[in-house]
Amino acid sequence: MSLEDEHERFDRKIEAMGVRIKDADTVKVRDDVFDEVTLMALYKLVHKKLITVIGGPISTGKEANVFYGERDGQGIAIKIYRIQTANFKAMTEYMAGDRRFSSVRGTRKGLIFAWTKKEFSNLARAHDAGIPVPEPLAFDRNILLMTFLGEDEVPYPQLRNAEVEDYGAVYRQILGYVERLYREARLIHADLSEYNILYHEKPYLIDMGQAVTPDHPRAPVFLIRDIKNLNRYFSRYCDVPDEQEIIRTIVGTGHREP
Ligand SMILES: Nc1ncnc2c1ncn2[C@@H]1O[C@H](COP(=O)(O)OP(=O)(O)OP(=O)(O)O)[C@@H](O)[C@H]1O
Repeated sequence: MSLEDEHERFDRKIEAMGVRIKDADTVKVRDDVFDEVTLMALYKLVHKKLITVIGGPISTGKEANVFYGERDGQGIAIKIYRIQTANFKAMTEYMAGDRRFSSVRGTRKGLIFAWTKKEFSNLARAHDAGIPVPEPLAFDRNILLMTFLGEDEVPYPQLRNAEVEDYGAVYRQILGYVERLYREARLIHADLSEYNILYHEKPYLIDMGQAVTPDHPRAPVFLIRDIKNLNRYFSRYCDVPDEQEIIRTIVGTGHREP
């Protein structure tokens, strides 16, 4: 059976379960992402009624593709990690030092499934700590479902493209998130930048697969890199304190202003 027939068969199966395939133009992306494993995972999520609409692609990245979807009329983001092209080596390093996942070994597929679970767990910890992130809803194999941050199927803009009135206030808000992430969720984002922050009325942190616990051997390096990235971006728009001073405040060895 050709790939196209395979997809058609899959679409029919999915549609028979009551799921609308919204955007026929996604075939190219589908050829790329929807390998057998992904189709099975998607099928399972549809079967469990966790997905009721599969929409078009929002983002086609190196590590993952993100699709718009719906569950009972509510927007969801369907993030599908690529099994073939994901950066296996980098992922292994992030996993090895994180006690929660240090026992994960083996195949590329296994690692990517664990990575998907890791992003789910990181988002859950951040969400439980009250930090604005997408709420994780479910995961299966290499697919993560989370609430959609956007309106009318259009995601909120990344911070770098957003219209921001008061950069100083947004900067402080984000530093507040980083601190809460560290102190309450016990996580360091580890890839924070104007790309992984969406903005609509307030900032939202996204893309947390790589986030690690503070006991990771490289945690201090990741934390300072995150702060440097923020300072590099925001220093164009507002005053930013010295990185070390910020780190001291976050990890709790500094003095706070009253
Ligand atoms: N929950 C969400 N709601 C709305 N849009 C989202 C959501 N999650 C991701 N996106 C969109 O998809 C893009 C890519 O998401 P994310 O950064 O998580 O994936 P990624 O593959 O790691 O990206 P990249 O490889 O470009 O770093 C985001 O910039 C955003 O536009």
